Amino acid sequence: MAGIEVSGVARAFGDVHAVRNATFTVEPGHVAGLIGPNGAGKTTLLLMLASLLRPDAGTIRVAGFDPVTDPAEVRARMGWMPDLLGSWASLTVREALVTSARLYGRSTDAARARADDLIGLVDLDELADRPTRVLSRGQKQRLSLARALVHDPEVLLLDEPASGLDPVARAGLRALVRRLASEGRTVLVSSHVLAELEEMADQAVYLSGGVTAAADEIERAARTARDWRVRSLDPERLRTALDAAGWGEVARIDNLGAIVPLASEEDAAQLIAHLIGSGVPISSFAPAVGDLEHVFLDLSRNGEEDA
Ligand SMILES: Nc1ncnc2c1ncn2[C@@H]1O[C@H](COP(=O)(O)OP(=O)(O)OP(=O)(O)O)[C@@H](O)[C@H]1O
Repeated sequence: MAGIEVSGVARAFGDVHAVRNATFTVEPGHVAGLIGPNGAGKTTLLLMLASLLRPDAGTIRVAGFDPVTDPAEVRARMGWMPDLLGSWASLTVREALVTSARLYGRSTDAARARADDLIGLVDLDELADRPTRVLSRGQKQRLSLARALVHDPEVLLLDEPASGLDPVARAGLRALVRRLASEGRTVLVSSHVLAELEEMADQAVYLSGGVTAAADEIERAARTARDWRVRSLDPERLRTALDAAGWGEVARIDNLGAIVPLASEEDAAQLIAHLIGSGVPISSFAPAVGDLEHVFLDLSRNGEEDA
């Protein structure tokens, strides 16, 4: 299998153990979200995958190659979008992309054609002939994504790609990432916006304190009680019905309605049936956080307790 394979990877900076034990795989055609609190080691891990930083221990394969012993093979097959674009400020958007394509060995004509395609793909047509220094943060992000795609890589590493993007550009990014995966590429994308990852990722890699969570930990976290938000046109009646059914003690009432921790979807189904049966006019009933956020919060809570 090509894709991404990481096993027992560690990297320290002096006495800071940024990544201590990372193990996961992402298969071709899949999008994996890389999730973790600030300082968890996400960027350090991505830099090692991108062959820009050497691991102290463990093994990495990107598109089947080892970034330590075969960095050129990895770079030929991997596109890297850093969290901040270091750009050639005086070049125009088009020149920056043509130069990148030339650096990957394309002829001048092929590089120009590729730059044109990418400018259209990331919607920078109107800015194509402006110097990159005038771009806004979100526009720079789009240029950075285009640059990561310049050599048509089979593995994409995206570090916070949505930061600075407006809602329309974010939707465009999600669609583009899904399309790239449907063409058989492997994508690893770090983000703090979990609702967004929810919509584009097939799997999640949780990193905390430099260690990836094991499958059984993730399963356990996914099964713990989660908060559901209940909204009603008649909050008073909602409160009375929750009390009557014995949920009053655990429910948290606020000005939007109530938040009730429920152990399973079955409990959720029972509660909504009860509320409607009691004549409460329910206007919305849904998990308060998405699946990824629920697991992330539970793992973080447990990590803190263990610490
Ligand atoms: N070059 C470096 N020298 C020393 N310490 C570093 C270096 N790079 C990262 N670190 C430390 O390693 C840890 C992990 O940093 P990293 O940037 O990988 O985290 P992150 O998960 O990407 O964080 P964030 O979500 O805030 O971007 C942090 O404690 C950071 O201070």
